[in-house]
Amino acid sequence: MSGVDTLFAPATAPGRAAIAVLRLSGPATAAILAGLAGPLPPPRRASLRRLRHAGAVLDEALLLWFPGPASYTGEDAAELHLHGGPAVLAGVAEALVALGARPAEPGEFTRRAVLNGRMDLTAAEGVIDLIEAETTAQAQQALRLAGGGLHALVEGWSGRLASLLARQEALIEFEDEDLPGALDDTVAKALAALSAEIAARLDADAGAERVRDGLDIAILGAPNAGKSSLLNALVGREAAIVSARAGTTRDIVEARLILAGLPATLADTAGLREAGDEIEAEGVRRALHRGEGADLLLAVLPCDAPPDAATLALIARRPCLVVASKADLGPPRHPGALPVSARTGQGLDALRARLESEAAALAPASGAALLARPRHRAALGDTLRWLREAADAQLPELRADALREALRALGRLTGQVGAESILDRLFAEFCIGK
Ligand SMILES: Nc1nc2c(c(=O)[nH]1)N(C=O)[C@@H](CNc1ccc(C(=O)N[C@@H](CCC(=O)O)C(=O)O)cc1)CN2
Ligand SMILES: Nc1nc2c(ncn2[C@@H]2O[C@H](COP(=O)(O)OP(=O)(O)OP(=O)(O)O)[C@@H](O)[C@H]2O)c(=O)[nH]1
Ligand SMILES: [Mg+2]
Repeated sequence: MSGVDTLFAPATAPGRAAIAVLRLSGPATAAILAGLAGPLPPPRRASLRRLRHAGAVLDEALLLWFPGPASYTGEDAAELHLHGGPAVLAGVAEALVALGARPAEPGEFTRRAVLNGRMDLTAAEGVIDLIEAETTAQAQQALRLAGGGLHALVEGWSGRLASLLARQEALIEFEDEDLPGALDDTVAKALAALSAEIAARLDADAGAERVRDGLDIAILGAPNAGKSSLLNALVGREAAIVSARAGTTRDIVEARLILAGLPATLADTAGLREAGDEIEAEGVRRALHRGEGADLLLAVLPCDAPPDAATLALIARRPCLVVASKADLGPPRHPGALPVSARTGQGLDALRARLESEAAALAPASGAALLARPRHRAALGDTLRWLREAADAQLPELRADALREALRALGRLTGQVGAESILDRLFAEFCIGK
């Protein structure tokens, strides 16, 4: 026995479906397949087999056999393409347990792929992002990660850093007696070039986290300004309650929409004013807090009333897209405000177009962005700090130490350093069967 379990899990979503795919991976895969379906089919070819266990026929299914290491996990693996009924799946699962396999934990197939060197940590992150992707822009970015784009980039930097370190170590051996500790010219130039490249990448990929997480847009303004009506008009359904009474909305009401290929959450909030009661005061507090964290603010000033102090203060404090609501009742009362009427639909298309262009500006579709997670940016930030430390170091030994730390920071990014704890956190996000 190798001590490694053989795992199985459905790879398709539960429920009624034409087929259900069940995946198996681990050292006992071949023996289990033989027990269930007879002699192994040729590798990576779909073969129709009758699956039997304990004298019963479980299903007539397509079988795929992926001998390791040329499989997704790097281990012997297989897929059973079953008829998609829960009873069929349950029967086969029971047989697999009897034959020595166990159900997989969420993400466990991909974890094995990482541990077997089939993909690095950033590619595994790409796989989960791909499963979660709701828009094309998200899927494209995830696919770049899953395909090893970030891994390749970081490997390139690590290679250059490793040869710099080797040179620095050689310099320590053959130190110039007259210039002890002086920064070697070649090392200095290479350090500067590497730092500049990493910094430029951080800059270029500034929108990548927004692509992954989506945009947060908050609608703020006085009570009765028409905020909830605006939300409903933008998403095309009655997501929030609208009434002529000021102070209708208290809790935050969220609705989703897609802007320039990015998923966005639009948050309708309580009207800003000196609240009449405790509940409304909490609503106003939540509104302001949501506004603080938002990527984009829609400040609503109605055309049938003078601009209120709270909304004007907000506009003065940070950039807002100012909407002149209820434009059917008169001209805008604030310079530059976009006239919109939720009642007649006037200005809605213009507002949507503005939202699209703001979204595109917040998360530029570079077509090459890779730094999709805070973890990625943090590791590169650490790398840059150690590179600066290396450039500033007065002693050659300290310079070599700083270069080693920079290498470790890059290693953390791809999972070569400290992968286990990051894997635990990452795979907690996975669904079963991935
Ligand atoms: N049916 C099915 N569809 C699927 C997957 C799967 O596991 N099963 N995938 C799972 O995520 C994705 C495809 N990813 C995969 C990546 C590598 C290998 C694999 O077996 N690679 C071997 C052999 C390649 C070959 O056939 O030439 C290798 O790279 O050595 C399979 C799927 C999406 N579609
Ligand atoms: N004429 C006109 N009335 C509007 C328009 N939009 C909203 N209203 C009316 O204005 C009133 C307030 O609308 P809401 O959307 O509930 O306003 P709100 O800003 O969400 O108000 P609170 O939740 O109380 O902060 C309702 O009676 C709406 O019918 C508009 O474009 N034109
Ligand atoms: Mg409201």
